Amino acid sequence: MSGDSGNPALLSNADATKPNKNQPFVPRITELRMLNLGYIRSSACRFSHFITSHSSSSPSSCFGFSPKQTITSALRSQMGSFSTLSRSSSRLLFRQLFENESFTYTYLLADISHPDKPALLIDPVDRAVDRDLNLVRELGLKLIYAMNTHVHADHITGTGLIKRKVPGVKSVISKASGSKADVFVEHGDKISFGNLFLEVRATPGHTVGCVTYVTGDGPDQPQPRMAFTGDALLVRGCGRTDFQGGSSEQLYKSVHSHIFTLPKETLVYPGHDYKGFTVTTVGEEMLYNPRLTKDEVFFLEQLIFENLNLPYPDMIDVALPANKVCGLQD
Ligand SMILES: N[C@@H](CCC(=O)N[C@@H](CSS)C(=O)NCC(=O)O)C(=O)O
Repeated sequence: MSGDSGNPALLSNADATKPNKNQPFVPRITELRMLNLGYIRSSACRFSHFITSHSSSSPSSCFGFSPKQTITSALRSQMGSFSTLSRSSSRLLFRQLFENESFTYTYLLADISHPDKPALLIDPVDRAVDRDLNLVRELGLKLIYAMNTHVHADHITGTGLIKRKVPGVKSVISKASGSKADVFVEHGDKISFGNLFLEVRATPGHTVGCVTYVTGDGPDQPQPRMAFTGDALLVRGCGRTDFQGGSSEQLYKSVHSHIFTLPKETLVYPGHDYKGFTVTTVGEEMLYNPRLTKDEVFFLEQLIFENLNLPYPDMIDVALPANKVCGLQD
């Protein structure tokens, strides 16, 4: 990591602080998953093949559980190691936010057991910055990082606006992206917020500088791990590779070596979804991703984006130059 060697939040691993009894109530990831039951119900039905093949009970409905069981415990037992119902560190506050013009997900993470409640945003969108910052304010968080997984071609990043509106926030992007930011990260770096951290994994292919941010590996870190994959890996898809120095070969290799090597129960949070999905797991994508389950030769010969002639994103000519300078142009 370069560009911010003096910031104590980076690479720090201070002692854990005890949760404060006086803290305002904020739902933990487990509770958020339950609030998200609509998604779970519909995806459980959609992936009935997946559920039945991992179920030991005889299904009485598309869920296959007795009415006496709670939905949560039934889904947990049926989905086994690929469950998206997570136990999680009680210190993590997590929100998935959606921007509905570019179908972009922004993620808010904070360590709420730390006295400062340090927080970060991954892939904020300029149009939604006020919404995101209001939420940060309402929850009493201290935003320290505004991060990008890559240089976006379909929307303008919110990182520049956030820096203007909240002094002290540092923008983060990969060194390989060739963009402007306060902090440049590389494969293997760690970004700390309180006593939690994200690990940086290089996942180029959609763009040369794409990275995936993965929650830390350790006893005090959320379990299962969570991977914020940007456009490298989408739910049942992957980012296109036909511009911005993209490469199908690189994408295939980097997803296989730096995402599919994570534990199968790792939750995968994509940068976009165009079909209404919100989350998946490494195990699920290794089994069912129609692009990345094919062998490399097939992927390159049949599925290569260069042959698909997809229209370029509508905002590409505005977004690329703006995003090279953190979303702000003179
Ligand atoms: N129509 C949208 C752009 C849609 C698009 O190309 N999405 C990208 C990610 S944003 S650069 C992508 O990789 N999609 C994968 C796929 O399989 O379609 C617009 O005009 O903004």
